[in-house]
Amino acid sequence: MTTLSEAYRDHPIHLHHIIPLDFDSVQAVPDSHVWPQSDKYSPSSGVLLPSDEHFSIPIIDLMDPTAAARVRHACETWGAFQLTSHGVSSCLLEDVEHEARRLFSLPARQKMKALRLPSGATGYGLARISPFFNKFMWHEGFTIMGSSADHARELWPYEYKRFCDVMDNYQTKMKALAERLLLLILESLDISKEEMNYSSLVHASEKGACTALQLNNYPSCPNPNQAMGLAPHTDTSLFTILHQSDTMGLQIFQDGVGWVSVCPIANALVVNVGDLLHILSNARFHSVLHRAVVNQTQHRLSIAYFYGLPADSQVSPASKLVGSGQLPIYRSLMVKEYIKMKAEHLDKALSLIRI
Ligand SMILES: C=C1C[C@]23C[C@H]1CC[C@H]2[C@@]12CCC[C@@](C)(C(=O)O1)[C@H]2[C@@H]3C(=O)O
Ligand SMILES: O=C(O)CCC(=O)C(=O)O
Ligand SMILES: [Fe+2]
Repeated sequence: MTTLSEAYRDHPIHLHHIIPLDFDSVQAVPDSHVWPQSDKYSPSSGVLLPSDEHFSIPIIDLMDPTAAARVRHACETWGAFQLTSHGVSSCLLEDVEHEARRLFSLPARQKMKALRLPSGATGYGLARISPFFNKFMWHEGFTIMGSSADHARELWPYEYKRFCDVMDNYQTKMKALAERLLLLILESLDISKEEMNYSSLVHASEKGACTALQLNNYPSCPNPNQAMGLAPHTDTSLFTILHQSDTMGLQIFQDGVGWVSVCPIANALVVNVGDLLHILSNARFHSVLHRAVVNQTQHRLSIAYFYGLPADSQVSPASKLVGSGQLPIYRSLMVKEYIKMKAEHLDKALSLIRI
């Protein structure tokens, strides 16, 4: 069985695209980190603050009996929503944020001990998408797949346990929430459990869903208009569950509207549709283009849980959604094949598998 780290290991990236800047030591944004101001992707272009509910992603209460219909509407129109009453305790959210903060506040030379290897998938470093952009991001990350013990030991040889326990507990709770959400999402697509010809999907996801946890840190920046926290991208997951600290920064792109900020709501989790769900839903749900911008005074943290399918499983538009006049718009492929296409072509990957 191919693990997620193996699937990523097959696509090495250069070391200079992994090593983050020592953000503590800079007074101004170096040229290597200054993003063009002119194009639509510039950090300051056309951002809408969600002062009006038409310009903010829906808030969905997981206990609401009409949650499935709300999920469908949110995923069709926005590709994202904020989830409340999700049952993950605020203590755990605080703990995971605290541990992430503790990690990123280590001195740069200490963090370098857990640097991701060029052919690796886990550990400290820049975002995987870095090689696709000619400027660097104002960001450092730490990727966990399964146990974080090996890297945590590199960072804290004598007291790595607290970090590992919190990360393990968080991943366990996220997995349970993701499994609930998956059923809700399938229900929202009118697919009953029995009807799933790809019941292999639920089966596979129960046995060996491919998941990853990404801690993101965006240090405060001397000139936030010039810098980019995390460049525009879609996630490769089925969906991603994101906990953001209380600082603004996440923005999602809405056609015809522009970049819309996702305001932090205490204890709510942001759920966004990833590419695999986009394929599975035959593009009824949209994997949402999103990015993170930075802040002059506060540094910002986020913790993303990617919930995907096993690398060796097959993904295709659900048969319930195709037929009767609806043609599949994507071909069927192995998840690891899609990961490879994403690693090589980034945002072009989806169009490459269109029928
Ligand atoms: C399981 C995943 C999902 C990854 C790759 C791998 C581990 C790290 C994830 C991220 C986290 C930061 C944004 C992103 C775009 C990136 O550069 O690395 C994500 C990517 C994806 O969604 O493709
Ligand atoms: O920091 C954020 O709000 C976004 C993080 C993100 O998009 C990711 O980790 O994939
Ligand atoms: Fe993302």
